[in-house]
Amino acid sequence: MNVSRHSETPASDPSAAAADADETQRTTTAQRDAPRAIDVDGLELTYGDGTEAVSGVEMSIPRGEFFGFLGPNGAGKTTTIKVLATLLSPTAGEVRVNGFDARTEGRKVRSSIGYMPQETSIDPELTARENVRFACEAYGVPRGERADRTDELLDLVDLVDVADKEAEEFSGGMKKRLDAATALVHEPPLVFLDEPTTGLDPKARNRLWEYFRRINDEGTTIFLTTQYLEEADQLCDRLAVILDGEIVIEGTPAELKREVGGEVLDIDVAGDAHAETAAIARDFEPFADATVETTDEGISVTARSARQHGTDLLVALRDAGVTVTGFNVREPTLDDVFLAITGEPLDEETPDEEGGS
Ligand SMILES: Nc1ncnc2c1ncn2[C@@H]1O[C@H](COP(=O)(O)OP(=O)(O)OP(=O)(O)O)[C@@H](O)[C@H]1O
Repeated sequence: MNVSRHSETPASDPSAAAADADETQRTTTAQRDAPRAIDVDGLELTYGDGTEAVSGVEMSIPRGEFFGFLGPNGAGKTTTIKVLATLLSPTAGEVRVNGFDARTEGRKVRSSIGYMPQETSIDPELTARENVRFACEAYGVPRGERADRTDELLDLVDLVDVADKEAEEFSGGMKKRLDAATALVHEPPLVFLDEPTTGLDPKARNRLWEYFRRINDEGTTIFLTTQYLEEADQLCDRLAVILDGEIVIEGTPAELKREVGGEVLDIDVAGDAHAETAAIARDFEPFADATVETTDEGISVTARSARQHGTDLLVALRDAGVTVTGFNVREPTLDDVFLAITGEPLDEETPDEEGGS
């Protein structure tokens, strides 16, 4: 999230305008001189067994941004996060986090970040309150501030009512919220969230979204990995997609969708005519530049002229004896972007937990 100042100075007041220009100049200089939240140059990480998990990642993330890091399983997301959080040492490359060198200033990096790992790090035998208190101690929150900070965080993640229950009784959603609270006890300016909502039901996911949005609005930089493209679309200012250890595309969600080129025509067909329908669409002259995929319901055609020639294709399908049960022309989603880049949809796990408290 980049905050820009908007002047309301009337154009007829030259001294105020000059002062404002000065102010703008100062802001720009300050922004330029302030270290970025994350600066990565040529990052490589090869594991001991020879697996090249990350090979040549470049990244520059300004303070206050809500950044999404996407990619299929095994692409290198967690490895990259672990390097940024100084849990792994890079094989090659420069990594600066909040202005500190991840190789030589690991302690400073760690005290300036929060890290919510994929697997829960809470102690199930402790209560929610004890878990947060323990995190306060671990992160060096001054003793006199711990009680207030714990109450504030439990309130923020909506666990006040169960604060004195042992965490092992919690649902998946409650555990994730407790994890989020423990990662934030020291009010870090930068937070890494590694698939924070995987397996949660939509209600629990929404609660965490609200929370992440709130801390981002208050200035916290967020580095998020997620399997849920809708989540990335809803929350992130900018996204990067990593594939086989390399970033293949980055931009705002809108920029990535524009990269797909055109609109998407979804056609639902009766019976098992999916492959036949796809073949007809591929041979359909106006869609010579189109991408045609089969879907659970029928086919999906991405083309610049999807809207203009969609009905002509429906006529051609009817003439070929295909029964069309539904159709829709829409803007591309991030799922379409993913499909276009990787050739396959991003696997999403089905939510399997009741997450509410
Ligand atoms: N400790 C390890 N030793 C050897 N190889 C590893 C290790 N951890 C991960 N890898 C491998 O490194 C590659 C990148 O893994 P990583 O966990 O970073 O991917 P990811 O994008 O986070 O995937 P996921 O979404 O499944 O967590 C994969 O091929 C993985 O099998």
